[in-house]
Amino acid sequence: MEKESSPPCPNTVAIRRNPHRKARATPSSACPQVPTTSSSSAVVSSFPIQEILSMDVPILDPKHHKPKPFDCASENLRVFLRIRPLVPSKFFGKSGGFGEQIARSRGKNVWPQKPVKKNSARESSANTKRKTNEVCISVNDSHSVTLSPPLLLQGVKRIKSEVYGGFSYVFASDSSQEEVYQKMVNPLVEDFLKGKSGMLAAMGPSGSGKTHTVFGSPREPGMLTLALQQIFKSVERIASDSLRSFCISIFEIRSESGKGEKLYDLSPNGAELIMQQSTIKGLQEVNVSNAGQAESFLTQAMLKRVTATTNSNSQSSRSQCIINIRRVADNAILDIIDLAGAERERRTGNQGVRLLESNFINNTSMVFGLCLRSLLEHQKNPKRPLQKHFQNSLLTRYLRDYLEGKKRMALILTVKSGEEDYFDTTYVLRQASPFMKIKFDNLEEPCNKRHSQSLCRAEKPKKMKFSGPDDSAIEKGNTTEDGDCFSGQGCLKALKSNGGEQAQEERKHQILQNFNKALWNVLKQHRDKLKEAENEIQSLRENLKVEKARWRELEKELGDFKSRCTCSQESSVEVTSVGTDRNFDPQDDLNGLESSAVDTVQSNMDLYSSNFEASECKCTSEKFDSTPKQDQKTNVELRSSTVRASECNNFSKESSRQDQDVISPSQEEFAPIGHTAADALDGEPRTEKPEELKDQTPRIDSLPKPKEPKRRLMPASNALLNFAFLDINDDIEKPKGIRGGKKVGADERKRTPGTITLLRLIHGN
Ligand SMILES: Nc1ncnc2c1ncn2[C@@H]1O[C@H](COP(=O)(O)OP(=O)(O)OP(=O)(O)O)[C@@H](O)[C@H]1O
Repeated sequence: MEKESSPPCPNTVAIRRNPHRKARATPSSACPQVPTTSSSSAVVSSFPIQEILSMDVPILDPKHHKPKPFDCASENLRVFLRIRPLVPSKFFGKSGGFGEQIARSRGKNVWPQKPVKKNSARESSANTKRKTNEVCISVNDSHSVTLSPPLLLQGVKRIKSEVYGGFSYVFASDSSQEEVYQKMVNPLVEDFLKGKSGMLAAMGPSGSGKTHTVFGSPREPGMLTLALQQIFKSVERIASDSLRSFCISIFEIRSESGKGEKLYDLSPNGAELIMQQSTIKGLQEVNVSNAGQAESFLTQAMLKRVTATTNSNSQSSRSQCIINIRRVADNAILDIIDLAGAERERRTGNQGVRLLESNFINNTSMVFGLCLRSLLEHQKNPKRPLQKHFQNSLLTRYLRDYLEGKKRMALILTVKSGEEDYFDTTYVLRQASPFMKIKFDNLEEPCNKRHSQSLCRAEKPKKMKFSGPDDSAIEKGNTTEDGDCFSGQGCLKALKSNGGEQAQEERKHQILQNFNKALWNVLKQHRDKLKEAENEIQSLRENLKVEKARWRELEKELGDFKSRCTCSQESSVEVTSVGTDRNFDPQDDLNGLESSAVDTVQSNMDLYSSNFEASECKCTSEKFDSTPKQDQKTNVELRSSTVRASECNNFSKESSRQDQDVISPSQEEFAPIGHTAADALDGEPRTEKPEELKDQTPRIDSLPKPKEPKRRLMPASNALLNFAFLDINDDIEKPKGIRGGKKVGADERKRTPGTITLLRLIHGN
């Protein structure tokens, strides 16, 4: 039986003490999970505000709400890894050695057609510092590598080997440029020729082979050369001139002496550029119609690029270099970027200006990484806003569309394999390997020929980067060779209309998002108010309970009070409780305290007549031990206190005043009413008063004399609380206003001729 009832156990249980952030369940944006309560489903609970507020609001994405124009699947960011060959020191300095061949064949600042002399001495000395030929990275398969720390670190710091996988492809140190091109750049170029924009960025530590990969050498042409060759080869057979027409531009972002970033056009006549938002102003494009023209232009441009010698690289790039190839017909763009390599100060030994450059380079790399990380986190959890890190550097501002996942890009990580490069390599792999989970939605762009006429649409923002937000601002002078770049007037018109639609869509999307946010905030505010109100209700309920308990106590006390207070035949003292008469309910009091206060005052004041027959008035010896002060709600009505008039002759005005003070409801301490009244009549305390009462009863002569009795119209609440218990009526002296229209019975008038009222006592006249 037990086996049947127990839940099935999984074979293995993985327990993570500190679950990784990734381990958190991704909130479902489709349908929020409302906890099901099977047992309590019959009970109708209160409005489920908590559940509603804990729901995930799906962020409206216009892409998902408008009909998909193209049947495009989103693709992941492709991250490639290339390992630079470990050049043994013995080859350096030797004629014909491999390292020397590379050094001689490639000049950093020069397009491969014009190699420059290498500072082989420096390179040689730098590389001869290598003590071992051990490598820190080994290729497991075409998608993963193992990074092993140097033996020294393994022993001392107990650092273990790590496996990094998931790369689109891993290029081993012996891989050729052609191989890299075919696997990595060829798909991008093919897409570009179909009208899709794309970007390839090379990133990695200084000296790891980024520039070599992008620009290559005459013997080993890089990705850019190979791409241009493929592009022009593929359009050779196309008859249309516009389809064979491409524009190229090249610029760099650098920081001179660490004084902020600057943009420079590297084209022969280029100058400093300005960036407004994500748009570069004044960049010159060169219209090229064959690969030769393009290479010639780029060779000249590379001569202008800034390089310097560092410990890591004899010809280290000190700037971010961006090459932009644009197809005139459809405005598709292919960006190829050679980033400056991240540098560790200890490794490069940079000082002064070089160090400031290092800071700029590292900062740009960091911002670039932050943008991609933010994009990744945003894609994982759409509730997280996409941080605007791109604003922090010119490079990322320019690449905004890519870094926000709107256009596809590929990354090639270049690493060095020497054991002394372990930390640099680890840093790059740790930083960049998560980026391969980034997705790009290609919905902005056409995916097949059927929609090739709409190619311009996605390129509007990119085009603006060169020519400003307004198409009318396109300067023909920006095209150096001829005006063919912008000869497609129909294309421009299409751009305008399509761009307008896109802008409208984006605006709608923004409005909806803002509306969602506002609605959400309002709901939250309501929830808070609801909570406050609930708390208030709770406290009121508690108060009510307390009041009820108190009321019962007081009722009980009143009962005691009644039972102990008796009068002789002549003097009858009726003690009633107003609360008892009207069946006092604290709940009612809470509800209608104000209105009942007025009624009570009136009724009490109507009963405020007392007839004293002094001769026959005899108070019992029972003491009044109740403390009126304790009960502000107990209104004691002395309906008829008859005192014989003959025995009241000596009742002077003065004593009345004193008595008023004694029995005044405003007094803090109250003497027993009947007792005090009798004392007042006699002028001194009665002998039959019990002993214990003597101490408690305030003596008239000991009380402070009132300076001048004041007539005050007391607030209704005070009257309710304080006067009500003195319900001794006086037909003669009762003020009209206080009587409130309540008639005193004729028989009562008869029984109380010539009475002295307590009202007179109280008011002193
Ligand atoms: N795959 C490779 N095969 C042969 N030589 C290479 C390879 N990668 C790089 N090198 C050589 O290594 C040296 C440094 O390469 P490169 O200048 O491309 O590094 P980098 O990453 O651009 O450095 P920096 O960021 O400092 O500019 C160069 O002499 C280059 O020829």
